[in-house]
This record gives sequence, structure tokens and C-alpha cells, in this order.
Amino acid sequence: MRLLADENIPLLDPFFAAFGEIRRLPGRAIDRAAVANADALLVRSVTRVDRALLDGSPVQFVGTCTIGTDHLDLPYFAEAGIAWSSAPGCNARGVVEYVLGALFALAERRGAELATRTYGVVGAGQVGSRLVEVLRGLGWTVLVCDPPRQAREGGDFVTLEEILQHCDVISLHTPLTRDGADATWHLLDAERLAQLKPGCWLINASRGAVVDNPALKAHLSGGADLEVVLDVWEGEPEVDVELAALCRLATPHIAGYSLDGKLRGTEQIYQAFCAWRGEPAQVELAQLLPPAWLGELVLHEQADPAWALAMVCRAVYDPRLDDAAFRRSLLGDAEQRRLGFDALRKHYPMRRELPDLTVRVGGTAQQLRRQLAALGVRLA
Ligand SMILES: NC(=O)c1ccc[n+]([C@@H]2O[C@H](COP(=O)([O-])OP(=O)(O)OC[C@H]3O[C@@H](n4cnc5c(N)ncnc54)[C@H](O)[C@@H]3O)[C@@H](O)[C@H]2O)c1
Ligand SMILES: O=C(O)[C@H](O)[C@H](O)COP(=O)(O)O
Repeated sequence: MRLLADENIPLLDPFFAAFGEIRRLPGRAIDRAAVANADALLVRSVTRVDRALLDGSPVQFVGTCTIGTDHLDLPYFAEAGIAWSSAPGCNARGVVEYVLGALFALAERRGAELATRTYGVVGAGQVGSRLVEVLRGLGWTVLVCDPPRQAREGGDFVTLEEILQHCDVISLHTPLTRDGADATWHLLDAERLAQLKPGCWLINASRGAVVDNPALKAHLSGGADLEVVLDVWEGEPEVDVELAALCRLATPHIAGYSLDGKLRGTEQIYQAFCAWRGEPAQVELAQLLPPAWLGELVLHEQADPAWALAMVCRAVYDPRLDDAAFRRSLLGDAEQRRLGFDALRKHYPMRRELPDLTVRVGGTAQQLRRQLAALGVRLA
């Protein structure tokens, strides 16, 4: 079996070497010539996999080590009989921790109290539902908008208009879709941006085009009272530098880039590949994960809970570091910026997740313990 893989997929050898030769290429360099000699293709989000790439190739299996599937032409796969798999939920935890880090950074900047704000989560799938669970676990007020789920399940959902009207913080977690009643392309357009509450915080770590980027730039340039955090951009790896300058936090599509999340992505595709071949999966991620550099934190029982939550999150991940590195990369010319976007992602620093951290709290600080548990850390 000949495997062709994006070179940015970690742990390719431990998981896939037993199946045959693995050829590695940068994701954006995977082309028709390369797939002409491949039986299976393993990609990340930057490779568009469609008829134009695969028609006439021997590829029978496509695995994307990502949550998103908007780069895959799934109707074509069905028509051509190509098996495929994505990695649902693999890096959802990382995105949740990105949003938490952004909230603590904005709160510090604005002198705001997070507990008194109303949160709106748009899209409650793998990422959004985990975020809702964490925010509600912290005791915060959360409204949830997910029309497809609402139509299927009924229940406690609100409309996007209600989110725009009532929420002080809005975090977007929809897929990027262009068709149907619930299409999300430019879900936040000029008209909806104008409806945001003054002082609102808007976070997009879904897909760039869920927000109309030119409209957002015009809105911010016009002096809108709005704090914006963008991890994803229309036209990546090209980024509108003027828009980035208007954002409070700007990062190069790394919200889900915890090591755990990336490795889970590889493992999930390995498992799907084994299932497709009708073979048992024999390699387990647990055997391959390195130890977390920060194992344990000790908090004093009198620690202020708001301070303690921010410190614990930051100990594991602080998106301001990614923001600083990204802004440095935006100083070059257009080509340097494009290369910089990919380089920051390729050489992403070690980042672990809150469940890798043990927190010890002295005494009987029950509320703090409950909130730390909601964050997902292990409590000693
Ligand atoms: N920035 C990153 O690093 C990163 C990492 C992981 C995922 N993502 C992206 O985050 C997004 C969410 O991922 P996920 O795994 O949670 O997806 P998912 O498919 O599990 O969930 C998406 C949810 O959005 C809902 N939805 C669809 N259309 C909607 C609409 N018009 N309004 C409101 N809700 C709508 C769906 O019903 C679903 O429940 C995707 O775009 C994914 O590609 C980004
Ligand atoms: O869809 C996903 O899983 C994420 O957007 C993922 O983090 C994208 O990372 P990439 O495949 O671009 O490396």
C-alpha cells in the first residue's frame, strides 16, 4: 500500500509505517502527479481533495486528521466509491481552551468581570457543545443557537437574532456551508454585525468565511464598539493585515493545535484506516503521548476564584503568545506573510490541555473546586 501524507501530520510512522511506504509532502503541494502513485491519502485542512485532484488516481481512501471537512468533496467521494474519514472532536478541547484563554485576556484588558456577561455559542456540535458545558459549569449564562439541532431535537435553543440582541460575548462554532437554509457562509455579514450589542466580544475559531471579513473590517474601521478575536481568515494563508490590526487577538488558525488534539487526529484516522482495511487497530495513542511539562499546580484555599481560573488556564495555554508571534509574521511582504502563516503552524510550540494538569487546592474552597472541575483539570 502506498500512502501519501501531509508532512504536518504527527506520528505518521508509529501509526502507519506498518502498512507500507509513506511519502510526505507539504499539504499545499499535494497535486495530481503526487496522488497518481498513492493508494491512500492522508491530509489536513489545507489540501482541497476533489475530482480535480483525484479523478483517475488509484486513491481508495482519504483521511483528514481534522474536524473540518469543508476541504473534501464528499459527494464526489460517494460517486467515485472512495472511502473517507475525518477526525470528529479530535481537537475540540483545544478550541475550547483557546476561547477560554481569549476570554481571560479580554477580561484583563477591559477590566471586565466574566461571570456577569451573557455568552452566545453559535453552533453546538463537537466544539460548541463542549464550550457550553464548560461555561455553564463555571456558573455563567449561556445562550445557544443551532438551528439544525433545534429542528432535530427541539429543546433549549435560541435564534441568531436573539444571540445578537442579548449576548455580550459571541463565539462561532459552525461548519462552513454554502447551501441550504442554514448555510453559514458570511453568517455574520454587515447587517448582522450592525446588530451586535455595543461592547460585544466576537470570537471566530470556526472557518474564516463564516464572518464577512471585508464587512468586519469596515465595521471596525468605522469605530464599532466591538472586541474581535480571529483565529481563522477568509482566504488563508493570505490574511488581511488591516483587519488583523483591528482585532484584539489574531492567530494563524491554531485554536485546536494542542499536541493532544493533533495526535488524536492521527489516531482517529489510523483507526478508520484499520477499519476500512478490516484489520484490528494495534497502536494506541496513550503509549505515544509524551509527559506534560507542567504536571501539577497548587492553589491556596484563599485564592481569589476569578484570578485562580485565569492563572490555571494560562499555565496551560495563553493565546496572547500566538497573537504576538502572528503579528510579528505580518510585518513582512505578502509572500513572507503567506509563508509565515504556514511556518507558524508547522513549527507550533508544545501545547498541552487542561485535563493533562493536576490542580491541588488547599482547604475546602468548594466553589473554586467546582469551577476547576468544570475547566476539566484533574483535582488532587
Ligand atoms: N480553528 C481551529 O483550529 C478549529 C479546530 C477545530 C474545528 N474547527 C472548526 O470549528 C467548527 C466547528 O467544528 P465542530 O467539530 O464543532 O463541528 P460540528 O459539525 O460537530 O458542529 C457544528 C454545529 O454547527 C451547527 N450548525 C450548522 N449550521 C448552523 C447555523 N447556520 N447556525 C448555527 N449552528 C449551525 C450544526 O448543527 C452542528 O451542531 C468547524 O467549522 C470546524 O472546521 C476549527
Ligand atoms: O478542522 C480542524 O480540525 C481544524 O481547523 C484544524 O486545526 C486545522 O488544522 P490544519 O489541518 O489546517 O493543520
